[in-house]
Amino acid sequence: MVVLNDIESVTEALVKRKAEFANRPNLPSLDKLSNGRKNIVFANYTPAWKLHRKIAGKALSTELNDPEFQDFIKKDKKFTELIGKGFVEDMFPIMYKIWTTQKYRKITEIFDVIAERYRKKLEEHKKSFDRDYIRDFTDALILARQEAEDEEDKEVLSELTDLHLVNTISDIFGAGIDTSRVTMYFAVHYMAGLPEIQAKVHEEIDRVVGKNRLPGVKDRENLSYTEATLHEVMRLGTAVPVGVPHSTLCDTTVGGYDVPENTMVMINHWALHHDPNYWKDVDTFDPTRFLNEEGKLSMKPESWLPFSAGRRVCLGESVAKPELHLMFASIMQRFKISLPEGTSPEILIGGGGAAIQPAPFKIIVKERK
Ligand code: HEM
Repeated sequence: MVVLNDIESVTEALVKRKAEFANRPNLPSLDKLSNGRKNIVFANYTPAWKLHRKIAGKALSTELNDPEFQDFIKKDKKFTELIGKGFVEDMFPIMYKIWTTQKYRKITEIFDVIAERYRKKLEEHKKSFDRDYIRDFTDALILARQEAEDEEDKEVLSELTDLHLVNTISDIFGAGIDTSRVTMYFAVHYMAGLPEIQAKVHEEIDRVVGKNRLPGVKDRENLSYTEATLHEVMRLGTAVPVGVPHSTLCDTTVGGYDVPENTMVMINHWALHHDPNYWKDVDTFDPTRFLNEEGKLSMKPESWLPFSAGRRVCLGESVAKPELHLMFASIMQRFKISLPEGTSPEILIGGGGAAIQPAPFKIIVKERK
């Protein structure tokens, strides 16, 4: 296995040699939790994956308010927690054909229940589908696939089955939900321990948005300090510390080293965000790192890469950023958060899986008048 710990090697692999590092490793758990690589996150780098990603991206960009979907995604937070801690079965692939651990059985059980529920939902939706009335995320997915029929290679499209669409839901579960949730935990925890920074966020929101309406997506460009604070939360509290494993498609190189085909490659996002060569006073929480002299958001610092890069860059980046901003700005507009007296502001990591989260913490929440 190769672990890339600085932005030079990560850029070389993910940007310069993007296709060569775009595969996923051959692990039994990834096979099982994608019904044989028929999802986006664990699928190999193939034309079918590309099309699946395009269709899901289109469906994600449809504006929706789907309460059933929201209930659905709450069902089991355990899923991502279990997945992130890895499986013994992946170390000894032969073993899982004879005997599996309780943890592996638990996660595959959850996965099967989710997949079956969503398969039924997809069937129902196909029967009542009306392209002029898109009710929810499932309709948006069906529409995106129909639209692809006019534009895409028929042979590739025929590889994209209903099961692929069903697995899009596990992608959203696995990759999209917990990442945003834990980022908000970090944001709340940092604000509780940093009253001066919080006061600046409050001041900006009061000035730009006021108190008589909620912050909207359009306010984001004028809430530079608030956005920079969130960027700093995502730097120090890197929610996905080692990303999703990549694998090499062919013999290649990185940093002057030979890397054979089928080598597992991890991207250490945490190391990039804590690299003292790129970040002054690396452990200090300082949103101004992300601002220019006019106080506006400056170009993204090179070694800030929470959503990764290249062919496998996070599909949800453009959804997650405004969504996190709206949640954070809305909480800050209405509440002042602090720590109970005598509590240390230090943030300890207390579990999580593919996405890490702070250990349970107590805060005091006061409504702002
Ligand atoms: C704070 C929020 C989020 C963070 C920090 C985050 C981070 C990441 C990272 C590091 C990867 C791995 C990229 C790689 O393999 O190099 C990833 C992949 C992915 N993310 Fe996110 N993510 C977030 C939110 C979301 C959301 C909201 C969605 C969907 C609604 C989403 C969907 C995906 C998908 C589908 C992939 C797999 C892409 C592929 O393999 O082609 N993510 N994300």
